[in-house]
Amino acid sequence: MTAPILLWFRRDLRLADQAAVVAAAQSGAPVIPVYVLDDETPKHRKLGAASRWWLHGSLKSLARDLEAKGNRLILRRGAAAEVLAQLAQETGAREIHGLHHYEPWWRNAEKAIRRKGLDLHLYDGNFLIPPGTVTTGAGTPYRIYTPFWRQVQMRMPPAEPVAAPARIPAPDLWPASEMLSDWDLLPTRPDWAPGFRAEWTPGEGGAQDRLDAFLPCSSLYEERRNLPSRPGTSRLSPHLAFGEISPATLWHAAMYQGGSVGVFLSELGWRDYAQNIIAEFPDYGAHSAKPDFEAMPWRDAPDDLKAWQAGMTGYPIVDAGMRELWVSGWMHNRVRMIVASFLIKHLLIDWRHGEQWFWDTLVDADYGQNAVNWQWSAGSGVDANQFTRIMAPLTQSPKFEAGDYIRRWVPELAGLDEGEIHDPTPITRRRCSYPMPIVGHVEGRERALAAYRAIKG
Ligand SMILES: Cc1cc2nc3c(=O)[nH]c(=O)nc-3n(C[C@H](O)[C@H](O)[C@H](O)COP(=O)(O)OP(=O)(O)OC[C@H]3O[C@@H](n4cnc5c(N)ncnc54)[C@H](O)[C@@H]3O)c2cc1C
Repeated sequence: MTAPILLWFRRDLRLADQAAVVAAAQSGAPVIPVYVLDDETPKHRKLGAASRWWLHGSLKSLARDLEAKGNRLILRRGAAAEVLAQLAQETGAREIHGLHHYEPWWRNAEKAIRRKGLDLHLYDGNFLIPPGTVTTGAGTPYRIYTPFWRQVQMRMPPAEPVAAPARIPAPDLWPASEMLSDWDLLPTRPDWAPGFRAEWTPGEGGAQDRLDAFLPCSSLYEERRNLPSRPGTSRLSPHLAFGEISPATLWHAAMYQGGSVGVFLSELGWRDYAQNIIAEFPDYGAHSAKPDFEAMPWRDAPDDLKAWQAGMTGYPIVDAGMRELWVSGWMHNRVRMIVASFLIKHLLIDWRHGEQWFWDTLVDADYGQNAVNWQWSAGSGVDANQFTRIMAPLTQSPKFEAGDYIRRWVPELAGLDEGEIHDPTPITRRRCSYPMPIVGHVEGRERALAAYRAIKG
């Protein structure tokens, strides 16, 4: 009897253009697909609450799709290396197939699996190009996005996406599986997810629908992507974060659609860039890359942090973004940049507090993208961005036509006209029960610049 193969799913929850699925299906051996809910190996980086909500839907969808291929999904909990070794022993499997992932805890898990004598086969496909492939003339990884992207483009297009196999051979005997409903991934008391359900359909089918809806408008992307009041971006980020669609699929679909899709593709490039950074600096989510920043006199200001988290800072654009995040698990990119700058600079609160809040509340929370963008916002990263670049929320808000966005997410201000919506008068604030700014723009800016001067000596 041929020994079965374990097909290990992580954040690559799809059957199409998934090289490990293809390799396992073509091997001629029976395939046992498995997802391990591993809250041990990542330590304090276990999935946040919003990601857990997403994972539930994504696993349900994957299990359905596998059944349609004559197979099923086995669910287990525990440290991935232990669980997979145990499963291999139960089933007689010696090989494990999966996709490459670059978060430091997954690399540790992979080492531990190999140490147990299991034959782990890893394939590319969750990124346009495997991290570490393009390097500077000196052979070191790129730290600046623009030259990185120039080099990546020279190696594009990625290979054509491969369709899901028609059938995935199943074993005669199945190992036991846990029940998804026993994992308590969905919130119950209270159920804070109605806004999530209204906005998202996790799973490979949901990803394809989202792509189909975006493609006809993709040529407007460049013009609209910075306007939070307009539907201008793809909203594919959680699907990409959970690997429900491959970046190569997006690349080819956008190119086939035609029009000016270059800026959209370059945003996908930022995703690859972030993976390159965490592959080189595994601690990027925990430590500022510029060592000076470890001496930054961050404020310990729990009330200000709470006001920021709750969308009660008195800056309508900041509050709209933070409430959009809380209700829907997502926030527009331009607004992410504004709220991050506000936390770090106007409130002088350590960027790691913001990074952790996003980790818990974003449905697209991704270690690399989150850490790289927070360090970019702080000016503490390996890239060229500077701390002294301080975004003025009251200027950004009208500049990017955020009026309707604020009306939607800060309903107490919904009746205000363009003249007031971005910065209501004290009388209007009182009338609308909307708070006064927790810090003045000039005061916050000056305090931030003084702190920066202090670490620069
Ligand atoms: C402080 C901060 C934290 C962030 N944290 C995350 C995170 O945890 N997970 C995450 O997926 N994105 C993160 N981003 C990047 C970006 O905001 C989101 O990827 C984007 O808003 C997703 O919306 P979209 O799918 O409509 O993007 P589109 O504009 O349609 O772009 C297509 C895809 O490109 C990628 N992309 C776009 N912008 C960026 C970027 N700046 N950096 C890296 N990849 C990008 C995403 O995968 C996105 O889905 C963060 C940005 C900031 C400023």
